[in-house]
Amino acid sequence: MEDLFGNPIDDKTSIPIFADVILPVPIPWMFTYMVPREMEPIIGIGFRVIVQFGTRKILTGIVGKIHQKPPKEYDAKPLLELLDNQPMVNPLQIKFWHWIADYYCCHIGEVMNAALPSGMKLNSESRLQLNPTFQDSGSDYPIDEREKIILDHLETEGELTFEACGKILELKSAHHIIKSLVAKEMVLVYEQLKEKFTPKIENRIRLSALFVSDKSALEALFAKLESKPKQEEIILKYLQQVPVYKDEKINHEGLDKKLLTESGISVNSLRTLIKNGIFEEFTKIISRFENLPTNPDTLSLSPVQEEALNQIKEAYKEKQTVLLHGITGSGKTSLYIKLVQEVMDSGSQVLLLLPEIALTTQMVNRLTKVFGNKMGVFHSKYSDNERVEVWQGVIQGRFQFVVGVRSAVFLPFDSLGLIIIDEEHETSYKQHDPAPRYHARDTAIMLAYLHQSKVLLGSATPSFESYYNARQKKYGLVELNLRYGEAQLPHFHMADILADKKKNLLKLDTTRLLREKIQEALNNQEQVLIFQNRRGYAPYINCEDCSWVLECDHCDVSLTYHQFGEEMRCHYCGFKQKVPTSCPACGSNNLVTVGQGTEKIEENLAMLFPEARIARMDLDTTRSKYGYQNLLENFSAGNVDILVGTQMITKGLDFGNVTVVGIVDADRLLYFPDFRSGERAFQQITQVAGRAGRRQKTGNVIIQSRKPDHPIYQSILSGDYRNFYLQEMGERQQFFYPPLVKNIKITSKHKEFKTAETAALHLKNLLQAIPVKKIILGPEKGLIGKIKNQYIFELLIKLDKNGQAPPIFKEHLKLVLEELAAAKAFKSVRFIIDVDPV
Ligand SMILES: Nc1ncnc2c1ncn2[C@@H]1O[C@H](COP(=O)(O)OP(=O)(O)OP(=O)(O)O)[C@@H](O)[C@H]1O
Ligand SMILES: [Zn+2]
Repeated sequence: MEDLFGNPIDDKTSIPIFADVILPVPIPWMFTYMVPREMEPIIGIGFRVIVQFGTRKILTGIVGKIHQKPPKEYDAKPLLELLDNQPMVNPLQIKFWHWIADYYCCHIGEVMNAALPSGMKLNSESRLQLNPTFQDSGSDYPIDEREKIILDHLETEGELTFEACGKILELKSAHHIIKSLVAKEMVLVYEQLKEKFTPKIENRIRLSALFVSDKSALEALFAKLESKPKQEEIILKYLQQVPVYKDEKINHEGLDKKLLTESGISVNSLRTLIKNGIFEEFTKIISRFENLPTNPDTLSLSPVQEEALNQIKEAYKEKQTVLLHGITGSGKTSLYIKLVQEVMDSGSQVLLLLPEIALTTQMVNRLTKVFGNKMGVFHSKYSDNERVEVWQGVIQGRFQFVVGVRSAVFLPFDSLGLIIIDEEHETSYKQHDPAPRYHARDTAIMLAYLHQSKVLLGSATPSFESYYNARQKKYGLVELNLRYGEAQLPHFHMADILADKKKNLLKLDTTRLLREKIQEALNNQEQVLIFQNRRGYAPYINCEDCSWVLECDHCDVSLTYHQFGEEMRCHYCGFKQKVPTSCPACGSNNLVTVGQGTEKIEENLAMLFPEARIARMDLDTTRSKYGYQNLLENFSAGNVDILVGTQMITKGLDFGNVTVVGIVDADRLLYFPDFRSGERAFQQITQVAGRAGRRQKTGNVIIQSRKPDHPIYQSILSGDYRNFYLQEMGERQQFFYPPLVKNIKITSKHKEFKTAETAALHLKNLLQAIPVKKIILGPEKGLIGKIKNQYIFELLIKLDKNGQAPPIFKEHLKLVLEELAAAKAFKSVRFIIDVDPV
């Protein structure tokens, strides 16, 4: 080891360096390791390292801090290996992780787990395989002794775990050898549980070098092939696509073999050409993301949109965050596009968050047309490989703009200029399980603060949290109250279910008004959306004689009847069983289905409108990777007249031909026992209604209800969000609900009813002693008292959101939980902390 001037350093006198490493273990702190001398010049925050944890475990972690303080309680072990030549995570991200762990009361290792795509969290269970291209065509790189041993083993065994590699070579960790093999493109690494890495491979062909460098050779070839017109044709086709006589270099890339075989040439002749060495075949790994040309946008804003855009920019002079409250169909996306373009032109990065389901098709297509391959897409239905590719694309600067779901907040941005959160009211932005139980909107605002960047929240029905902040002048507020172009907001109609029933006008649970409007649309070749927030056929089956209801064996809920597959299913734990033919309680055969899910509605509509083409969109019909996309494309192409669906059909869809929206059972949305049920009902009904009449023709929305006079319907019909907000806030003020207070929910779970309850009670007592002003409600049995055989009790803590109460409370909460974890009686109880539950 030498110093800057080439003088030898005396190892004994120089000060050792330590690294605090974030590890994927449920322990709330980082672990200190000694940095070996040879790593000192390279290592820094955000590097991935391999360490020994305990006596046997080898883990991958991320360096969170570098310092010179040796740990007091233990001797620091040395880091085993450094995995990368550059940091995978930047210091801002580490800060961000710490903030999330503190705010949401979880461990930093849990945040890391959520943040990193699993392909980056190598562990001793990670595996490697031979790279197919290496297997085919070898490599020019030299191979050393130990690498050869691993390659030989892979040849015979197909795959090896990292641990096995270490054993074969008699090393504690073989990561550096694996790393070298990966760099030489000889092996591929993947996670055991995930799919094997299957690079997208294209078979290509090119002319043998001889015919490219020597024109006379090509001429001679044509002469020779005169009697073989099919082979001649293939060469001509090739030259048409790859004119090598103009530029020799292009031959190297060759041509996708598929393009030739699909153009009707003789496959046999091609095979002969390859066999005779005239063409050569080779493979190429191609990116999973298509290379789309950037189409410089010609989008021009309407005068009102232009005005709103200016107001947003004006507000940014003072505020970090602006709420764009723009009605459905007002063209919020157009504003986003303009802003994204401006920020990208200034050289900064942009993140656009979308709720899970809205991401797949329409929005991405629209944005792709504008931003082409500068835009990365980060989706949870993507494979891990694709996610790693986006991660690296952000580090390398390939993606300056990313559109993604919740977890995209964890991407390695280093200079964000703007974060847009579309449909910011969506509850799917909140992660429920596992920890960190974070809200993507709120964490994104923190992330923006760390980058000193701007935030735009967009919604037609803002969350009360955001609207409150806007009214408090914490955020800027910009309104867009006109639909784009000639489009008008739809007409609303209440359809009284009970009145129709009395007059015998109700057919298959469908009111006369809804039937008439659907028929009208069908006659005009227009499309219809029917909304019911319940999948399956019927929520439960019931014995008419003794009123027995079939419940889940493991949860406190009734089993839903699914006609498809003829089974009863639990929507909480996935439990399934056959449909009983008689009542197990009284033996009667009078079993009936009660209520209606999307399956049944689809069936009813098929009977009412036999000529219509009907499709259904819910969790059951969209499980595959492209299920949702395919359904929407079908609908968009006009192959479906009526689309029945759950809240999936409400999110941001923009179909010009939809003129009728029906809400089958609106009351269901109102009577959910939660203080937010009013807010949610307003949001859901307004959103789904907003899918109607988005072009020239004005749409109709039919709301079926047993209580059409309920005041909330009046608010929705009038479209007066502000007035509705003020009314509801009156109640929230009176009963101390968010956004006026901060909520923390703590759940205790245990397989014994009594233990779960006692643990919650005990916890409550300990929490009462925390010296901040608070209200603690409960313990109360969960809304569903048992899930997956675990009994559930809940405590709700309300804190003054201003001032120091929340951080002090959380600080004490940590200690209290540590104390409880040590108590024998509650050892096996799980406590789940949910900050800002939604
Ligand atoms: N400036 C514009 N030029 C051309 N078309 C526009 C423009 N603004 C909006 N549109 C069109 O108007 C329709 C509605 O716009 P958009 O989908 O962005 O509305 P939105 O505000 O996101 O509505 P929602 O909240 O219902 O999702 C789209 O078809 C869009 O292409
Ligand atoms: Zn269950």
